[in-house]
Amino acid sequence: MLVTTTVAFLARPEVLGAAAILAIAYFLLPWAINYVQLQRLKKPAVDVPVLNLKGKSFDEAAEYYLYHFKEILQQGYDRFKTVYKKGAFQVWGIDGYIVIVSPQYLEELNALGTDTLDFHSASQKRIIGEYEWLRIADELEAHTILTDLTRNIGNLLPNIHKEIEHALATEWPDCPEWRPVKVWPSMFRTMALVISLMIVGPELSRDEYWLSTMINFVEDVFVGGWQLKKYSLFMRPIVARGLVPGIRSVWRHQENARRLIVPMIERRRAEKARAEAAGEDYVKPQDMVYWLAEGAAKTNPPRSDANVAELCLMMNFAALHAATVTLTNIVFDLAARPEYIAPLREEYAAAKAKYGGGLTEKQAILVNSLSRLDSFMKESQRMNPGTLTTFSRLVRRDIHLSSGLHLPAGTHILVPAAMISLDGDVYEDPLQFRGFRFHEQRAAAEDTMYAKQFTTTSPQQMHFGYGRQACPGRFFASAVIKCITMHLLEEFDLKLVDPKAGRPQNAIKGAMNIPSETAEIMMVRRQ
Ligand code: HEM
Repeated sequence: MLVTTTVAFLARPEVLGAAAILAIAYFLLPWAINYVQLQRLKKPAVDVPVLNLKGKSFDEAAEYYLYHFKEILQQGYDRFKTVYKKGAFQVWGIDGYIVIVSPQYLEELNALGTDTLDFHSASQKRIIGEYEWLRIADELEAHTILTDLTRNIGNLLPNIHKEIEHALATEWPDCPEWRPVKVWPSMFRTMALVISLMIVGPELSRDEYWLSTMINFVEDVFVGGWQLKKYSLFMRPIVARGLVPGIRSVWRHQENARRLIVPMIERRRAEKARAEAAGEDYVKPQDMVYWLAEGAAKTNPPRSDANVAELCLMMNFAALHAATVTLTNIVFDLAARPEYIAPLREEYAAAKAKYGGGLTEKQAILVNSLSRLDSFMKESQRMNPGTLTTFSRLVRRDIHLSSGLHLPAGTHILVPAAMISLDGDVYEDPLQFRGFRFHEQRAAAEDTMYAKQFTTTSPQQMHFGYGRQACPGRFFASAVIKCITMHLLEEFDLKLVDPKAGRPQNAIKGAMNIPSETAEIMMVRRQ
């Protein structure tokens, strides 16, 4: 009886009609909304030439951007000096225009507040899509790196040296004879151990569960971002709520980090309270967990311990990949130019003799004195930066630049850092690798001492970004890369597998310029 009544009800023309309308709305509405959103995105908001759309569909242009961004950037950069009087051009990226601006604007742009030009929203949009499934950049994190970490580099170095020695013994193949060795995996593990030590300190740093959480988090943030961007604009806010596997993995890593780090913070807090009550000195831990927890207590409102644990993961996200890329490039360049190895060893030996060597508080001075190595690192980064563009910023409020260029709110801008580094007006013989060029410039003129360091940023040296959001971790990265490189050169001789084939080539995808993860060089342990 009930079945018959239901069937009769469903068969009524008005019910059938309503069902048809609902079905159409269900399938058609998302498509229509997505279509309208896409059409809006496809209309360029900035009046400067688009370099990758001529004769191509938007999908083809996105593909071209992914695999030919370097050529596009070079073409546009060359025209800054002649044709593009407004000092800007744009490309159609994965899902929107990106405006590439000339470095001539850097001072003007840097004077703007973060409410007008926003680094954090740009990172959020570029890496993970616009939706808040993860907070990708954070002021407390950047501030703690720039202040506490940078101030304490000298104190951390003795333990960092020990960690590198441990990594060299356990993560690097034993090669009593010359043999081919894959560089990336050993570099990655060595860097991961050192960064883990800096973040969580010795009590947790070698814990494999924590290490895999920390390492997989980095990978899964990118995976989550890519998976999300495969959905239509309409669906993204919905699936970003955990319907994408990569996003769920990221949340799982965060949960693991909270489980490991929150009890650590609570234990330390109890130990500190006990020591203070007993009138004893509390020995402050020297790691990010401690510094971040101290900083978090002072914010208004105070941040939770859970948030500190999440920031520890984010810190690793900013640090591990960029530092491993830079280090691997340096090792490839050393293998390709073994003539630099003896002068670098000589410099290290002299510095050790002068500053005492060993595990002393003079470690920071020793590391800072390695001017030849600093120069080699900077030259390696100049020729092969990890990203072709930096100064990624989202315009929050309309900007009118002095040249007349109008950047409306919503514009995503970048600066072509790699092209500046290959500009003959900026660098002499820009296509020549001259490992000691910056060392020679520093030696020749006192006033360029600090202007030519690996960590220096300026409109001519953009690989750590520029201005108020320039990389806060660059001083730490510089010290660690120097230590690892010197340990490596003390322990091994290096050369290319096939000198005729040259240095292993990097792979470029979009703005990323990444050294090969499988390339080998020849290595032998020194007697
Ligand atoms: C050689 C290795 C590294 C390179 C090439 C590098 C490069 C960069 C670049 C290009 C930026 C954007 C700056 C801008 O747009 O103005 C940046 C930001 C950042 N970097 Fe690095 N970085 C490196 C290592 C590190 C390390 C070791 C840490 C942590 C200890 C770190 C933490 C950060 C953070 C937190 C930000 C965001 C800054 C903010 O929120 O204001 N980086 N980095």
